[in-house]
Amino acid sequence: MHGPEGDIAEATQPATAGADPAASALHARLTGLLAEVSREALQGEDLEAVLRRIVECLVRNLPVAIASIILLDDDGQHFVHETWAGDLDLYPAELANGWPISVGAAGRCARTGEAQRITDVDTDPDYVPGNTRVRSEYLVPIRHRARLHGVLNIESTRADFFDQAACDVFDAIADQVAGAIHLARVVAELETANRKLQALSMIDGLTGIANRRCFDQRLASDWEWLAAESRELALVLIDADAFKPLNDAHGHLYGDECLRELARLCTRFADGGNDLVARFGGEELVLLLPGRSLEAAVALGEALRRDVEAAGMPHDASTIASCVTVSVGVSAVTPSKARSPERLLAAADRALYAAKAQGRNRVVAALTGD
Ligand SMILES: Nc1nc2c(ncn2[C@@H]2O[C@H](COP(=O)(O)OP(=O)(O)OP(=O)(O)O)[C@@H](O)[C@H]2O)c(=O)[nH]1
Repeated sequence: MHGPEGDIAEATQPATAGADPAASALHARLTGLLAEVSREALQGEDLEAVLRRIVECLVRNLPVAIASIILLDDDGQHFVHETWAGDLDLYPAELANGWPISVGAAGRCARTGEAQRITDVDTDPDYVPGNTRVRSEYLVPIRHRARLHGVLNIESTRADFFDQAACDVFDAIADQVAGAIHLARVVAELETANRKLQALSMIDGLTGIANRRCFDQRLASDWEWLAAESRELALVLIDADAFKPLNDAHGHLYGDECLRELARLCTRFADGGNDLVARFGGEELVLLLPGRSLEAAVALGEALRRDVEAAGMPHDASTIASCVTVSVGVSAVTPSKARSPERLLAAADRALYAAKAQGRNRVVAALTGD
């Protein structure tokens, strides 16, 4: 069944007079194995793949019928994951979905936090058979600092396999596995934190919509995408009217509240996964509308302008209306690699300037060819 059991004597040459050659060969093999496991543990790649290679390595190189690494949940009360190699011909069904540490010799190892050397599995009250030929078992806690990650389980067909030297090596292997698990968890936590930071770095703190950095990135990527497909990209620039007088008359906090409401109203016009609403800066918001024509974007801008007026946010200091209003500049272009997206922005900005100049609370489209 396990080649190495037969190989050991064969691979052995009497190294030193008086030494047991089989034992020397086995210990040399254990030392080599530890080096191999250490290398694996430092890979820092996919944890499951690393654990699998470690247990396979144990079964391949030693008189071991079953080797497994059993991981605990965060509370340390249930085994929730097992990576194993070898001949498991009596796989107990109830172990398939995890089991509590009150069960089995592995559970005893986790409960006590102590290594368990079982020299005769037939007499151990907690042993759960996985292979009828197994005679002895060694279980080691996998611990990194104070945290118990799980148990390293090794089952041998030889009753005398787990001598002190072998156990010392398995203890060291469990330490390596603990390091590998810790490394993988730190990497996973860092990746999650990075993803969160990345998402946060794209959001405007006041309004909760995308910020300017996010808008700039999307404008560049949408530009490339639509240039390749020869489709239009429209941009709607929205600027609150008389916002300085609003702040002066009602206070900055009220101004903030109005900006949040404006952002919420704009968000209702962003359709599907491709449109983007962003805070362009100060009291200016922007809608980026891939695939939309100038006419469609102007209609959207007009509907938005009306909605802002209908929201009736009081503005006592406005000369335009008794409520908050917006001026809107709209542009659209079919991107090309030869042109820069700045052109689209500049056109919308000029249109917005015209809307302000014409009396505010209105939508102006950029001139064709602008
Ligand atoms: N409350 C608040 N005000 C802001 C924020 N960002 C920019 N502002 C204010 O928005 C005002 C913009 O003023 P201006 O650029 O003079 O424009 P305006 O008064 O809106 O006049 P027009 O745009 O010409 O109609 C400034 O007073 C800024 O302080 C913000 O996050 N919160």
